[in-house]
This record gives sequence, C-alpha cells and structure tokens, in this order.
Amino acid sequence: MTVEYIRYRITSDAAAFEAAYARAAVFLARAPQCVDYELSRCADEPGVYILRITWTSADDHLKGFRGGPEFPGFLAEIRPYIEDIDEMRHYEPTAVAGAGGAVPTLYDWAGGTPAFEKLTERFYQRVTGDDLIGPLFAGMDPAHPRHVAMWLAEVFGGPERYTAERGGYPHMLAHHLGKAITEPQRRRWVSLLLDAADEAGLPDDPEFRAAFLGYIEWGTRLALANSQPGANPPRTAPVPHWGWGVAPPYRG
Ligand code: HEM
Repeated sequence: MTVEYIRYRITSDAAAFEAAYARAAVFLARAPQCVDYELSRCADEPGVYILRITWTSADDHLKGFRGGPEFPGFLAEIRPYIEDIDEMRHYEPTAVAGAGGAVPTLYDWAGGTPAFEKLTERFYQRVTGDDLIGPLFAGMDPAHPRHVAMWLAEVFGGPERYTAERGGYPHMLAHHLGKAITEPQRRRWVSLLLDAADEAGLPDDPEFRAAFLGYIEWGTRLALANSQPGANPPRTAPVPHWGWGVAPPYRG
C-alpha cells in the first residue's frame, strides 16, 4: 500500500477545479489499483487543495494505472491543473496509526471487563448443559469462562491481557486444533452466546450488536476450519482487533 499526496495551489476558478476532480474521480473509482481517494480543501488558504490517493502499490500506480484503460479519461479532466501542482509524491505508511478517542472501543461501549466476564459466565452455564456442544467442554478448566472473557476484551479494544497472561493467539489456536467442530456445533455456540448476551445485558443497540456478531461469525467460522483434521492454520499471529466497521455508535 502506498499513499500519494498531490498538493495543488489553484490559481483559476476553484469550483471548476472541484467539478473537474468529481469527473476525474469516476476513473479512480473504477481502477483496481486505487484503494481510496479524497480531495480536501484548505480551510486556511483559498485555492489550496490536497488530493490523497491510496494505491495498492507504487508500481501498481505507475505501471498498472498509468498504463491502464482508466488513465486517459482521468488525465483529460485534470490536465488543465498540472501547472498548479506544488507537490506530488508517494508516502509509505508507518506503524504510527490508530483511531482517536472520539469513538469509544467496543470494549468500553460494552461495559469493560465486568461485562465480558458476565457474558462468558452466563454463556458457559448454557454450554455445559447443552446436548450438542456440552460434551466438547466436559473437561473444561473452571477458569475457562474468564479466559475467554479476557480474549474477547482484547479483541474488542480492551487491555491486552490474553496476550500478556495466556499466551495470545497461539494458545487459543491450540485449544481448537483437532476438535473437529461441526457446523451445527458452531451454530449452537453462536446461538448460545447471543442468548447469553441478552441475559447478561450487553448493549443491544443495532450498531454494537452488528459489530459484535460480525466478530463472532468470523471467529467461529475460523475456529471450525482450524479444528478440522489436517487443518494447517498459521501457528502465530496477533490477537485480532475488531472495531465498529461501517456503523459507528449512534449517540443521538
Ligand atoms: C469467536 C469464536 C471463538 C472464540 C473467541 C473462542 C475462544 C477460545 C479461547 C480463548 C479458548 C482458550 C481459553 C483458555 O485460554 O483457557 C478456547 C478454547 C476452546 N474452545 Fe473456543 N472459541 C471460539 C469458538 C469456538 C467454537 C465454535 C467451539 C466449539 C463449538 C469452541 C470450542 C472450544 C473448546 C472445546 C475449547 C477448550 C475448552 C477446554 O477444555 O478448556 N470454540 N476458545
């Protein structure tokens, strides 16, 4: 991934420039090398604009896009403004990136560690009495519900305790390898967890539940796949981090 920044100092009609870019953007939107793009207008100095385009790679931009079918149409729209370019360069992302505090984590929104501990306590009460998946958990460590709460807390943006205290992803994976989980068992696991979420009083707003269930669907499908005989999933990986996705919390 590479990010291209193009800084313009428009000396002519700025509205015409924006309209030209709206037409040029049609070609960016169709280009398979373009991840996303955004044109920002400077709030402090009229006529100054920055265009940010994320490309799949610098090579994809320079060879794929510029040599591809979308480039001529794009160039035709923006050609009149080439003289107004102050800077046009590629930038590589660094490790310094993240969300600010404006949007709470799913962990905080849910109610933090006590909420996840209540969830897993109620969940495993249901699990151990269940005809279909109860037998899988027959020899379960009594601390298991707390460990899974730790995992979920970390996934949803809480403290990284499962990584620090329980061995992180490799340890979680080891518990699923060879278990040969079936689809009906996976589906029951999901149903019981959702029942437990209601019982434990996890937030029931559409945005939270959509994000929560998104992770649970993803995670259980991976658990099923990784548990099959002969499966060979990556043995090391970070604990995944799950966010709000397309719908941030609604706050009225
Ligand atoms: C999002 C999905 C899932 C997550 C986040 C998850 C999480 C975990 C974690 C963190 C552990 C290890 C706990 C520890 O450190 O002691 C574990 C163990 C285990 N998981 Fe899952 N799991 C998921 C799906 C499933 C499914 C679908 C099944 C089966 C239907 C399953 C069956 C088990 C079993 C049998 C163990 C070992 C329990 C024991 O005997 O201690 N898991 N899981």
